[in-house]
Amino acid sequence: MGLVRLLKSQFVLHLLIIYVFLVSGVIVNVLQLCTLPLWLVSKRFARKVNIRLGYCIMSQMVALLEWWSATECTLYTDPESFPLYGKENAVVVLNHNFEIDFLCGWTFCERFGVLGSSKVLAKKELAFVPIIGWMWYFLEIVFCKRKWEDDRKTVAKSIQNLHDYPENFWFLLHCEGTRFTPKKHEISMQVAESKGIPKLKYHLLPRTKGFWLTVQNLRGNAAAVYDSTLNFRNNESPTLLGLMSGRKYHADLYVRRIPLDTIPEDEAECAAWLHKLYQEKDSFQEHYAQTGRFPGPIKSPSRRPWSLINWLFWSSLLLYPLFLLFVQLISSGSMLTIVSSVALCVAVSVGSRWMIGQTEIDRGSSYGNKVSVNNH
Ligand SMILES: CC/C=C\C/C=C\C/C=C\C/C=C\C/C=C\C/C=C\CCC(=O)SCCNC(=O)CCNC(=O)[C@H](O)C(C)(C)COP(=O)(O)OP(=O)(O)OC[C@H]1O[C@@H](n2cnc3c(N)ncnc32)[C@H](O)[C@@H]1OP(=O)(O)O
Ligand SMILES: CCCCCCCCCCCCCCCC(=O)OC[C@@H](O)COP(=O)(O)O
Repeated sequence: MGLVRLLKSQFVLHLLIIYVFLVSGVIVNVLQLCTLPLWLVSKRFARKVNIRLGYCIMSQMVALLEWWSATECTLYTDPESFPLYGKENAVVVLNHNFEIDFLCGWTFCERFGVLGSSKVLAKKELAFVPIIGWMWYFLEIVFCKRKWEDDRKTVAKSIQNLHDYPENFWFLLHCEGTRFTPKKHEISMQVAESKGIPKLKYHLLPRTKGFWLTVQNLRGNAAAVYDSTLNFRNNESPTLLGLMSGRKYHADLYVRRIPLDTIPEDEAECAAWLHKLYQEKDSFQEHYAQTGRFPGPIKSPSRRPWSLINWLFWSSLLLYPLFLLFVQLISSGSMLTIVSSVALCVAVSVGSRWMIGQTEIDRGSSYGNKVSVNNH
């Protein structure tokens, strides 16, 4: 193991990374709170400010992937579509197999300049994750309960609100609704069989209602659907803790641009269209398993320095006072102060471990573990 690799694996460094993330995150959340009166004066300006504040948080995690772990992200796409990425609103349909797929998504957002304005249809539980969830509230992220009876109105309304959004955004949809596990796969293939839909090998059966609702409500606002299929080389199973330890992964993303107005408006036809899309995605994954690459040419955007600059800025701002505090603590010699500081560190470690746990598939929800039925 090289010296740099050894350094990156040190727990104390991970604690420092988490400290910078948490403290800067709370500062940004407070600043976001301060923008509340601004929304009454100029919604457009308030949104633009929040896009930049959100960037300060999200890009730290992107920097962890791009600069700390030096993970490589390769984009397979056609050169005609490439110039449009980042220059239009789009719905992104992405498979949901990996613990850091959200972070790879953010990385591509960063490279195409839409990180601060990126959107997602996220499960409600994520709204309560400190810093990220609170930040999302101000970024108008769309949350769902994964209960169609409740979601059909609230989701449609939240998406409609994006019609006058002042910057280009990508709206991410994990149509599978939950992360892939062998058990969830087995159940969803039973559903596929009962509906006479061809079985999928690498994906769960997509939930079609959220996709239909999103496309219908973004007509005239978003120009295209970016069908995106993600995989990692050498059967890697990347994790956030792995990234923090400086482990380098190799992500491959295959993106096809599909004009949104070619997608059927009728709900049943739209559902059939999505099922067909997932069968195609499955064939791309099969191609990847066989050949180690996706079809089509590579046109990768390179990483930009901004996420690193932002990270260095917050680190230099927050690590110096921590150092002073540490020196003061030691020189005070007070046992009570030292013990309470250690207790605070332990509490923060446990709290941040819980946050990281939100990304872990083993700690995932039971959604999709049984067949759900809608009463409609
Ligand atoms: C150039 C570069 C391009 C791209 C770069 C890539 C990405 C960058 C883009 C943006 C990045 C932005 C942000 C990223 C940051 C963070 C994101 C992190 C995570 C958040 C993700 C999540 O939280 S995923 C979970 C929430 N989201 C969803 O669930 C969306 C999908 N779900 C739906 O659409 C649902 O329909 C619903 C939620 C709207 C409603 O849920 P409900 O459960 O009520 O579902 P359904 O009505 O769909 O269910 C009933 C139907 O399903 C059938 N059924 C029943 N059981 C099962 C089963 N086990 N499996 C499959 N299907 C089942 C049932 O028969 C019903 O069928 P119908 O025919 O009646 O529909
Ligand atoms: C600089 C880095 C410091 C890192 C500190 C820790 C930050 C933790 C951030 C938590 C972000 C949470 C995003 C998780 C996205 C996700 O993948 O959610 C899962 C859902 O889709 C589906 O859930 P499920 O049904 O359980 O599979």
